[in-house]
Amino acid sequence: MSETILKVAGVSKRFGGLQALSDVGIEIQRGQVYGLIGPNGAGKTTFFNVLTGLYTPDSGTFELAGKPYTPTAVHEVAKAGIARTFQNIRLFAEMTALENVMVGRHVRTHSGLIGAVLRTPGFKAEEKAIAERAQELLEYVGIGKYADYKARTLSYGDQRRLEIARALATDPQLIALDEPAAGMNATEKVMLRELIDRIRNDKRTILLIEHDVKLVMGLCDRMTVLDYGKQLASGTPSEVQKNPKVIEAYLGTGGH
Ligand SMILES: Nc1ncnc2c1ncn2[C@@H]1O[C@H](COP(=O)(O)OP(=O)(O)OP(=O)(O)O)[C@@H](O)[C@H]1O
Repeated sequence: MSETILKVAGVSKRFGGLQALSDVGIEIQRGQVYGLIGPNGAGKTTFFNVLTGLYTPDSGTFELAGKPYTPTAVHEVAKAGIARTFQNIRLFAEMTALENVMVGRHVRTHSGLIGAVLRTPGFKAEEKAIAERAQELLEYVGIGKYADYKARTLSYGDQRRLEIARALATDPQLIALDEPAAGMNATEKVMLRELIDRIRNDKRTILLIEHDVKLVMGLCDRMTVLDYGKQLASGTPSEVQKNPKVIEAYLGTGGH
């Protein structure tokens, strides 16, 4: 039986005279890979920013795993169960790969600041468990051998996978990936596809912004097409591909 993980309705966002999002709604079931596509400036990143508390929407309702949810501060969003990556990679460049993932995991820890300062036994045990889990996640995304490398020394594709490991470390209900294939070469894209498939097989749910139409069409269970902030179409990739409005506005013009 399907279970709705994310239900968003009526999201609008205006910047001055520009209507960046106009009454957008999506519904994502557990275990789906859901694509968000559209030409440059369509409102995809704005939607992600609203969903993850970076922008306050002018209107809209949100439910996460059946509970009403208000995207406020970014940290609260992570706690509620949404993790994301960014179009421009945002890692701690001078920290190791392992440390970057450990930072993500701290969203779910309990010892707090006092425990950290006093280095209580509880804190030390928790740190060890966090490091072990972080190493597992690095292995999971395929970069376990780089655990001790500084993030900035990793290849572009590996940095993107590290961002995904860090997002997974928060144990999210939903993981939102903003153009994960951007700048990747063909081999890296194949590995990314395998990784996204693996995440889906593990019953995680993914919302994906992607410009690589071939990748999106091959990977997504359902998708929404935005154009000038409006929702042109939603459905399976084959439904969307056949939609005349989509062909005219996006795919038919060669897309990206
Ligand atoms: N903080 C902001 N202030 C003003 N305008 C903004 C802001 N953020 C986005 N916009 C505008 O909103 C519109 C939608 O932008 P958005 O970045 O969401 O599009 P996108 O679909 O993600 O595009 P891209 O594919 O280029 O990333 C654009 O016209 C953009 O200039």
